[in-house]
Amino acid sequence: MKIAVLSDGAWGTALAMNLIDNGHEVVSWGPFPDYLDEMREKRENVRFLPGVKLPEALSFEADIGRAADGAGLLLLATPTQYLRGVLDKLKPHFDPQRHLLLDVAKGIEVDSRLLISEMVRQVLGPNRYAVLSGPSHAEEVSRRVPTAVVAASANPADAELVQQLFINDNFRVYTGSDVVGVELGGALKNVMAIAAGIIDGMKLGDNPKAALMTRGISEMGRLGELLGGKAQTFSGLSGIGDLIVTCTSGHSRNRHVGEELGRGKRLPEILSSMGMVVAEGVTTARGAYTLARRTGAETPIIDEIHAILYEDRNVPDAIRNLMSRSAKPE
Ligand SMILES: NC(=O)c1ccc[n+]([C@@H]2O[C@H](COP(=O)([O-])OP(=O)(O)OC[C@H]3O[C@@H](n4cnc5c(N)ncnc54)[C@H](O)[C@@H]3O)[C@@H](O)[C@H]2O)c1
Ligand SMILES: O=P(O)(O)OC[C@H](O)CO
Repeated sequence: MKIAVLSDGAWGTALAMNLIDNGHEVVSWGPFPDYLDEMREKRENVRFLPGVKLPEALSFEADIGRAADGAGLLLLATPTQYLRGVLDKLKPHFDPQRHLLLDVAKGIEVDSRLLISEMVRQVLGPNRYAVLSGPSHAEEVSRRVPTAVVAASANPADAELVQQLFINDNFRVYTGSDVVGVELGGALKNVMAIAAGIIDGMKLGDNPKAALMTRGISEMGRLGELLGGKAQTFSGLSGIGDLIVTCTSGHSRNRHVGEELGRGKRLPEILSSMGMVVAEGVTTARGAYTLARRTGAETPIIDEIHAILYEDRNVPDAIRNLMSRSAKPE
């Protein structure tokens, strides 16, 4: 099958490599034509996935219409806050019968507070849609490290199609139907990873990290259920699985942001040192905070991370707030 990867970031590139391993024809589109030329010449994604040799079979296309033409699958791998702009460009070329959309980004759109499936429906209208998510750092997938993820779609045949396109001995794909639960697991764990990074940056120890992850998944499930996800999904790869990897991995950009905050750096300084590399949890914290208020969900960790990022709350005060909440049953 021809597959168009709509992003030139780390994750789109790693998934493109996996699809090429499986014998598919893959074209990579990105928003900066000069950077596509650089990748074509160097056979390396120097800015987002350095040190990984790109397969000769991976082609690059600066025109989104030509990239989508003849493709059966459109991989949405653009960071959430830029995705609407990419969907607007795609719209004139989008064929709802022919194109299956596969979201692999993890976030909540800040301005609209929409999940990615909701944003896609708003821009492109009725469509075939699936989401692929789980504990999967691009640095490891591109090096063919054994990885397991879930592909969820409201249409079981589309979830199975995604499974068949991606699955191989290094990349195990389960199917599911809870699109909202899978999307929320991937988005909310990034906020928890910022909290985990803060604990690491402050060298607080192992107890608080375990407590954070355990109470974090409980909070994610509580909010997720109120937003229409299934509780069980949060015990799976896209929930607890992704929470574990993002809260513990040296590759995580979200955990890195937290670590720098825990060391006392300011958010603008941290983000500018990351260049164009995206930590979705920073913006998702805003979306999640509003959605929690709308649903009435109790989300103490999200609230404190939101306050640290956007209300100038200092970190020791945030920890004190969490530890001095009223006593309650687990
Ligand atoms: N990196 C991973 O290991 C990984 C794994 C799973 C999911 N994800 C998710 O995939 C999504 C993409 O992350 P990534 O790691 O590939 O990104 P990245 O940080 O590697 O790259 C940033 C991307 O943003 C794009 N960009 C910058 N400005 C833009 C603009 N104005 N318009 C459109 N695009 C613009 C860049 O071209 C680049 O593709 C995120 O939602 C992330 O959470 C990442
Ligand atoms: O590097 P992060 O923090 O964006 O996390 C990447 C993936 O979502 C891990 O599954």
